[in-house]
Amino acid sequence: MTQELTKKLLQEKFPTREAITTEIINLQAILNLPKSTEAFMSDIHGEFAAFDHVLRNASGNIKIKIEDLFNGRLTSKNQQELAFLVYYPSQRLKIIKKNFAQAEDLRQWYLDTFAQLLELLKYCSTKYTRSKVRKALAPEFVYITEELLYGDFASTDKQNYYAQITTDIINLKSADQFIIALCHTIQRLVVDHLHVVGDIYDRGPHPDKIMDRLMKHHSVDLQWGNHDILWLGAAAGSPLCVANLLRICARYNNLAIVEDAYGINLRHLSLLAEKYYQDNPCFAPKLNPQEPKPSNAELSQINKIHQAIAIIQFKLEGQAIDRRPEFKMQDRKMLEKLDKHQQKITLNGQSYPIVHGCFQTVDYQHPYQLLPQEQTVITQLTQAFVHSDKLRRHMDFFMQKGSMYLVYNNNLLVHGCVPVDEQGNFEGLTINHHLYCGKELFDLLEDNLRSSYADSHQSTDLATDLLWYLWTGPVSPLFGKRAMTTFERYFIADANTHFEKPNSYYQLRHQSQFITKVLHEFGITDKTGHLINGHTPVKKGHSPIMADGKMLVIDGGFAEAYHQTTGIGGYTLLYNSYGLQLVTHQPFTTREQAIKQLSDIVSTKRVVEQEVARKTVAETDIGKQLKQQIQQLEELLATE
Ligand SMILES: O=P(O)(O)OC[C@H]1O[C@](O)(COP(=O)(O)O)[C@@H](O)[C@@H]1O
Ligand SMILES: [Mn+2]
Repeated sequence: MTQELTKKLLQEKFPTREAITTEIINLQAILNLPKSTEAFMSDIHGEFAAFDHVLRNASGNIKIKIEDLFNGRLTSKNQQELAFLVYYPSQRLKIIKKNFAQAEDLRQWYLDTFAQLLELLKYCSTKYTRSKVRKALAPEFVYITEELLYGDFASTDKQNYYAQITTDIINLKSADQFIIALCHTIQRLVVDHLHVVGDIYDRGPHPDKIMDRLMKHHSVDLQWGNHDILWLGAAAGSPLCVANLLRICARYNNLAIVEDAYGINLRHLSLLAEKYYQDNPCFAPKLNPQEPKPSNAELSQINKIHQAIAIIQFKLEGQAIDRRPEFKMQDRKMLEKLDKHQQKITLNGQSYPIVHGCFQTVDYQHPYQLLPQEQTVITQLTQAFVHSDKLRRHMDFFMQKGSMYLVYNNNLLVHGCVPVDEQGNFEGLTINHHLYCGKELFDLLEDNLRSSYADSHQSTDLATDLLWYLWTGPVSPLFGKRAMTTFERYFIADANTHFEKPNSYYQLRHQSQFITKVLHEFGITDKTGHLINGHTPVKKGHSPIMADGKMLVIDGGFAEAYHQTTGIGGYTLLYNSYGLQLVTHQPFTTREQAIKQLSDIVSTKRVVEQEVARKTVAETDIGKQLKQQIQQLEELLATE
């Protein structure tokens, strides 16, 4: 916007000296408020209930606020009761109300609870302007809540007035509604902004519900994870992404997401699978012990679909690698390494027996050629993904709020890694004779992703192929490993062939000098900067804090299948005016159990960094914008 235009708009908005001065005073006041709380999560992997729980308990922050406020006044059991009322107000109200035989006792409980919730709300809103708090209140209770929140209870007249308001709320049968509204406001104010550092999709059953919930969130940004790319790629018309995501859905017994949530018909794939495949133990789906077990017929159908789509994937991969020599993935053309009888495979000069092969549609002479039926099925499926309205809505949101990386309040957020060689030099991808590495690599990949998404008719152009590269390419910042050994994991028993060599980044990220270099590359020169990654579950006995606290790994550990490796649920991060805090979560069981037994999954909280002085809004990115606005207003005042 030109300076002239900005000035004109400001003049229209603030037509008098008084209006300008008032606005300057307002903005200055905001700059001095404490920095609001950011929360970071990652690797949610379709686990809606656990994710929803962490949102409701604000990464454990609500419990801490209750402790701060009520220690010495409420027992820890009563604090826990109050916390769960705030997390799950409607459900907890149903349970609590059953405890009261006498109407009078329930009335007393309402009065006590109003007082506790209002006190808590007041405590949680001290960081915000009144106008911001107002926006977070339920419209039907704004007036009443403000009266009760900012009222002066000292004088008797006033006390009577407030008593009348609370009595009316109960008598008019609005008490439950009022409590629910207060609880939602508290949930909302405790975390001001949420970052999701990738991998919302795959493995767990309800990524669509997570997206719906995020779309209603008051303030969120997303960094794309490698699994999310498969779904973005599917909506962008990439058959390779479609094949990969369907394979993973079959592997985790999650095809319902595709059929029921996104309305994509799998009948033709199923017919193809029935025609060519038999049950194969290598393709039995991983079952979630908490979900009902599918029937044998269903298991057999999923098993065959799993094989059919895996073979389509391996064929399409061979074609893409031939089409894109610049991806340098020739060694991942697997089907041509099979012997004539498809019983053995030669990798790096060594021969391995094939176990449970299912290559009946693979022609030894032309291994990457799809059968006409396979071609029809994958083309139709890709069209179905492109045309799914619900998927488009979710992916539009992903495009709007998402990015390959984000620089926010001096922190760099990236799902996987910044690819480097062993010496720590940025590694890259050469496209049209230009080597893209470091930040330039991220920008190249994001530009291509956006153009591919905007044109879903193309299925084999460079931009669409780069989407698949992001999933599995040797220098993909979202994947971070040399190769994805999916083929070996299905068909070769020798576990040595399953190893996926991580990028040197994962060694080097323990060194603070290296992290400083990476942060510089992305324009963060302030010493207080951090790099925040998701993607790699933190194994038992390993620390998520590296490089003198500059590097933090916050794999949320939501994925059920990974609990064995981590021993805990995972980590989330909070960044408030006092500094950064890492929150450890225990594995979540079920929503019902949490609500009934008041079982919270937050266990400990480790202070990563403590600010010497409390951080104010002035020191944040928003603060920078506000200072700019103040300067413009001051200039306007000078010309008045
Ligand atoms: O646990 P699964 O389903 O076998 O998946 C293993 C595959 O997932 C990956 O780890 C990628 O997924 P993540 O982003 O969750 O790590 C691949 O590197 C690996 O081949
Ligand atoms: Mn990942």
